[in-house]
Amino acid sequence: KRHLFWETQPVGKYQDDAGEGPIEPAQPVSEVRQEPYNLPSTYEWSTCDLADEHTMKEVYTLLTNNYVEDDDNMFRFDYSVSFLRWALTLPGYFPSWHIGVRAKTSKKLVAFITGIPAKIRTHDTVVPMAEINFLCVHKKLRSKRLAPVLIKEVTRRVHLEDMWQAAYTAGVVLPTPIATCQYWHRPLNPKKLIDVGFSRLAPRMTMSRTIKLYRLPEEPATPGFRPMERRDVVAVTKLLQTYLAQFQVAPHFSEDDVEYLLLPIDNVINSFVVENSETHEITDFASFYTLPSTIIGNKNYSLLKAAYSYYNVATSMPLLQLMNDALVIAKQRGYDVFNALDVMQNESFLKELKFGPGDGQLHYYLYNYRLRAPLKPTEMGLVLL
Ligand SMILES: COc1cccc(CC(=N)NC(=O)c2cccnc2OC2CCNCC2)c1
Repeated sequence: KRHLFWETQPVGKYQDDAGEGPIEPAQPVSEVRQEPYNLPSTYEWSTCDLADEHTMKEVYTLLTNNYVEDDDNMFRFDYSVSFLRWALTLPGYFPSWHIGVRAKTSKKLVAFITGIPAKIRTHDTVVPMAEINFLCVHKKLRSKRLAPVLIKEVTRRVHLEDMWQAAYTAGVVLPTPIATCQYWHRPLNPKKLIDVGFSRLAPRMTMSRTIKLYRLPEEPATPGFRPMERRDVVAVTKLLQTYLAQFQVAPHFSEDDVEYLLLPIDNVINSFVVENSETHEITDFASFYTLPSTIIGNKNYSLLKAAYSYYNVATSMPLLQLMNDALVIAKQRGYDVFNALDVMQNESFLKELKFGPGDGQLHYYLYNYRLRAPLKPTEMGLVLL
C-alpha cells in the first residue's frame, strides 16, 4: 500500500551492513522550520496547557469520544484526567509538545497529539527521544489528512528542543516496525467480559465452569508483597536497571523517573514490592497501569475496568508467582481484565496464568533511528502508555 506521507519520513528499512543509529543527522536548531505547518483554513493550532483543569477536561472529552477503538468497535480507550496528567506532565516535560487543533469559530478541540521526553537505550546507546502518543482526530474530521500534519508539527517542535529521535506504537502496520507484539488478556470478571462481548464462552464450557476456571485466591501468596512506597525508590531503580539491561530497547530509568512514574496513584498506576522480612531487602517489583475502556452500546455496562501490565521484576521467585500476586490484587481492586504484551519475559507466564491471546498486535516504531534488524518481542523492554 502506498504511504504518501510515510515515504517522506526517516523511518526506513533495516541495514545490517550499516551500523545502528540516526538515519538523518541532527540539524542546528536555528535551521529548524520556525513557523507551524499549515492547517486547513478553518482550523488553528492550540497548545494545550494540561496544568489547566478546563483544558485537561477538553482533552479528556476529545479522547474519550474519538480515540482508539478495538477492531470490532466495541470498546474505546477511556484514559482518565488523572492518568493523562500523570502520563503527560512528568518532570522536564515540554508544554509545547501537547498540541491541539481547534476550529477557529467554535474553538472546539478537534485533534490532539503529544510528545514527552524519555531516555531510551537501544543496545548500548542511551538516546534522548520523544515518546509520541495520543494522536487523535475527531471522528467527524477523519480522512482530511490532518494526522500527517499533526505528526509533522510535533516532529518540528521536538526538533526545536534539539531532539532528533522518537518512539511510538500503533495497532496499524506503518513503515517500519522495530518489533511486533501480541497482546494477551487474563479475565478477572469473566461473566462481565462475556456479557459485554469482550470474551466468548469457550465451546462445551458453562458460565459457572468458566467463573471457576478464572477464580483467584483472596490474598497474594507471597509474604511481604505490599504497595511500593517512596522509601523503596532506590532499591526499585536498581532492580529495574539490572533487569532491563537484558533487552535491546528499554527505558533508561533514573531514581527521579522511578519516583515520578512508579509510585502508586489511585486508579492510575499500581506498584508493589516484595520485601524480605529478615533482610528487609527489596527482591521483586510488579506494576500495572489503569486504562478503562468505554463499552460502546451495551445496555448493562458502560465501562470495562482494565489493568495493563507495566514493568515487573522477579528475583526471589518465578515471575509466574509474582504476576499471579498482581492478578490477585487487580481482582481485589475490581478490575475486569488484566492485559499484557508478549514483551520482555512475559511469555513465561501468559499461558500458565490463563491469559488468552488478543485479536490484535501492537507495533513499535522508532523515528530517525535505524536498527540492524527488527526485535523479537522478548528483546523489547519498553512499555508505552
Ligand atoms: C479493551 O478496550 C480496547 C480499546 C481500544 C483498543 C483495544 C485493542 C488494543 N489496541 N489494545 C492495545 O493496544 C493494547 C493491548 C494490550 C496492552 N497494551 C495495549 O495498548 C497500550 C499500549 C499502547 N497504547 C494504548 C495502550 C482494546
